[in-house]
Amino acid sequence: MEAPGVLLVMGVSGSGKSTVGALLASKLGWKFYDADDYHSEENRIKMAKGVPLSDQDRIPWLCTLHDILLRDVALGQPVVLACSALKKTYRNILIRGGSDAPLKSDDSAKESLAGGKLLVVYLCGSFDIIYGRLLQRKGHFMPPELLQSQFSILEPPSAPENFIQVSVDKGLPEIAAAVMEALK
Ligand SMILES: Nc1ncnc2c1ncn2[C@@H]1O[C@H](COP(=O)(O)OP(=O)(O)O)[C@@H](O)[C@H]1O
Ligand SMILES: O=C(O)[C@H](O)[C@@H](O)[C@H](O)[C@H](O)COP(=O)(O)O
Repeated sequence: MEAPGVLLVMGVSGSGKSTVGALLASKLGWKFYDADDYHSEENRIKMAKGVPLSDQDRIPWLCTLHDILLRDVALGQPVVLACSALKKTYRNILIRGGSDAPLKSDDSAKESLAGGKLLVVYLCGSFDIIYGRLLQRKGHFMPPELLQSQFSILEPPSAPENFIQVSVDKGLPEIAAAVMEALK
């Protein structure tokens, strides 16, 4: 596979996005962004109180992340982004930005992000396994009680999205190896 330039590691809270994303970035020598670090204070407080975010809460956050990806792609800097990206519309915003306007011919950075330069790594697993991991995780603002709301809105990637699916049941070395294999 031609190097995609952007790896989006997605899945529900506790599926391993941050852990797997950081590991892949380190193996590849790519820049790593954790979408958790870009939530507004309001969003963090809302989630910490056990209230799921709405589309309105998420859209500005996703637009900011899109801008970051575009900037790095334009500079030729490959990146790994760990982001829940639960719905297809959210992934579209990450790729194309918040506007539905058609791409302009001079907008080469946008075209390159939309043109298969982004590989989605979907970390899939059962509610029970992931809930167990959230119960063990310490020092994170996201309460395990929000996991059901994440599964409720989850839209796993499907064709024509450019994606691979990896089970969270696997150990970290095996997950990383599966992604590295897909990148060959
Ligand atoms: N493949 C795995 N096997 C076992 N534990 C894992 C695996 N991936 C992640 N974990 C652990 O599960 C917890 C949640 O992982 P994390 O990376 O924080 O998930 P997310 O970023 O998706 O919320 C962490 O304690 C992490 O160490
Ligand atoms: O869209 C959302 O509701 C949030 O982004 C959520 O999906 C994300 O999971 C939190 O940021 C918690 O962070 P962790 O995924 O690392 O638990």
